[in-house]
Amino acid sequence: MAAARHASYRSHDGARGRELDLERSRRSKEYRHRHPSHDRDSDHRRDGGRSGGRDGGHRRHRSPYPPPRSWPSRRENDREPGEVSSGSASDSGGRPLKAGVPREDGFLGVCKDGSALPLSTKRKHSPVVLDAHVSKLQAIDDVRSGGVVDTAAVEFPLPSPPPLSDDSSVATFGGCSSPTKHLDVSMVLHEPEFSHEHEKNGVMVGEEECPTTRNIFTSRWAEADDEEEVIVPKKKKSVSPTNLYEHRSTQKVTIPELGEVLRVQTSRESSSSSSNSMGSENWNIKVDGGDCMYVKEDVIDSSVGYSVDTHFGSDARRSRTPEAVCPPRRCFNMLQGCRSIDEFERLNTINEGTYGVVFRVKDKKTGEIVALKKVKMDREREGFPLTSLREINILLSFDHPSIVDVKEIVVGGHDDDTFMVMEYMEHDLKGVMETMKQPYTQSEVKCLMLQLLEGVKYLHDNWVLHRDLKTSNLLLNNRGELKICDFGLSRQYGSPLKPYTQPVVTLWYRAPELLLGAKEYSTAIDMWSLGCIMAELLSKEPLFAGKNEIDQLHKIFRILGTPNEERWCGYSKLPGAKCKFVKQPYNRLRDKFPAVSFTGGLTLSEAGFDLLNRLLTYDPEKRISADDALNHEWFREVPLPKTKDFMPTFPALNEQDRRIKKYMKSPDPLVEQQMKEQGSSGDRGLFG
Ligand SMILES: Nc1ncnc2c1ncn2[C@@H]1O[C@H](COP(=O)(O)OP(=O)(O)OP(=O)(O)O)[C@@H](O)[C@H]1O
Repeated sequence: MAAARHASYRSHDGARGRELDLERSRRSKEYRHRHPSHDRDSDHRRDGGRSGGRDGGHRRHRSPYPPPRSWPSRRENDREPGEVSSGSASDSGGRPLKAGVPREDGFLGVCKDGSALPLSTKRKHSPVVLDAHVSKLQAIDDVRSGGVVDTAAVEFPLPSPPPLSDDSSVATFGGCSSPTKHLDVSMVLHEPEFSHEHEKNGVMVGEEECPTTRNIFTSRWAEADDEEEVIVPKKKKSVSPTNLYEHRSTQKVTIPELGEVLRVQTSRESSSSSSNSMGSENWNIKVDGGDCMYVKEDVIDSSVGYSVDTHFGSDARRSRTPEAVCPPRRCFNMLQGCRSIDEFERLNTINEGTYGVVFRVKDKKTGEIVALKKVKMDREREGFPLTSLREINILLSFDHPSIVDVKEIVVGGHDDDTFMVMEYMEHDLKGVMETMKQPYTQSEVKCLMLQLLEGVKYLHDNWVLHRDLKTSNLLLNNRGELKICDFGLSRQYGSPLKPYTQPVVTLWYRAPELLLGAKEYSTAIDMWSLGCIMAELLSKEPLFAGKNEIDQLHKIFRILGTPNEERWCGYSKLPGAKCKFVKQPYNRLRDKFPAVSFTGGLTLSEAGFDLLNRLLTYDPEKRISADDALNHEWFREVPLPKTKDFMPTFPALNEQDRRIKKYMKSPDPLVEQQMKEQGSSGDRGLFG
């Protein structure tokens, strides 16, 4: 029975897996054909480095297109009893190393306007919304100002190769007979220390002169100096074959950092600003906090058609770059699709997070129940919050069963707010675990972990770090499906990340390298969070529930032991390592998750414990990757992962106002009263 269920689980996911595998193998073949040397590298990785080579040890190389999932034999365990895993020598799908910028051009998979794109056009992450008349921001602006709504499609293109010549900016909008304008985006990035900014011609500039205006594809991250900041700098640069063309072109794309604000100067504004150095045809988007993006319009001929092959995918360009892989682009008919909030009926407030309130609503037209997340605007600052823009951008371009689907953006409400329309999920994992009497069984945990790992692998394969994985950001429905949400802190990581200045990742799920002040970090921070989540799923209790950063470290060290240079290469160089921590024995995780229990309590098999240990490995370089975790033996041993259909169901938590429920439980009657007021009469308007 269990085997049958497992088979069913596999087959349930099989179609999706086969689809991805097909796509990978197609790309891989294309790439191998062009890059036989890479092929040799891949072979080397596949054989676990047995054929020699200096990376046969613990360091991993990322294979941009990992081989289809197989169930490898268990790796050699050369650890002392209970010792944290050193990772795999044969990791074929290790994390990206010092990475080139992940970029592809072309469309992102699925057309939201309903038109299906070929399989091969499945998504990649797009950095910024670019087109002028087809801009989402313009769309929002148009709707707000009651302006005319065009029917042009808005696309969320992948970062793409630069124009080869001036005329290569000619794009094709199938079906559009009138010329349209195309935005070229330039980006000027200020260093964070330029704190005393002043506004000049609508653009924020630092005390020092603005660096040379660069095309967005040649941002400062393309500079050699900045390459030093690339995460995991010791490793060989790894470039996805689909990004190879862009990589060669050295043009890079970034999404501005957390907390930065985009200010969009519309063409209306800019035309009245004669002093604008870029002329009246330009928009500029100011990125507060140091970064400026200039969005420049170039007139393009769009006489060829509508929607599909716009922008970077012009025939002209492609004909001159035959070797470039034509990556997918997901397109949206945003201007047509940017509806008003009035088209939805509010059912209840689901929850309020740091960055926005989430409502359960009904689409009046279709009757569909969806979730609306209101984008929290910082009224103190001008412009559209970058965190929200990044979240919208990433979610709109992503298409994966383990990632919550954002259907469209709508506007309206009390303050002309912006909302993300998402598929509605009945619960989040945190809420579910609070109501459960018993923790999930091992087979249920496996089912959830597999889905979670698939989602995280998808993010990492597409060069995105989530940076805030926790149980409240994992949505569940009553079909046993798990989906990752809340991409407010996520960002691309192929480009070097700015040094870590502000806390990312909620404390309890934050990796030790972040707690100890590491300036460079990578996908491993998400994997640590996954370790904490796995432990929490098994025990129904957060593993490390620290009160502050120091307490968090103490709690980690108490269970995993105090790290040292031997276990964590580079530990002593971390700023936080200078603190004298009490020496704790190494490691007591097994006490929490014993192999046998005589009292009927929680148990975890050897393989399960091995995976947990590998996720909670101190050294980020040795921490297991999502790809390898998916192939871990634990998922193959009995009890096999439960099929989604057999997962337990719960009354829909999100049909209640979770805020009120939470506050009702508050031990402080004053807080309780305040919260109740906010929860009912405190709301301004229907979606206030
Ligand atoms: N699509 C959805 N369907 C149902 N509920 C959702 C959905 N998206 C979010 N929620 C609920 O709203 C809560 C807050 O959402 P989200 O995490 O996206 O907001 P946030 O403001 O970014 O929160 P945080 O404080 O965690 O940063 C989630 O924990 C979940 O309970």
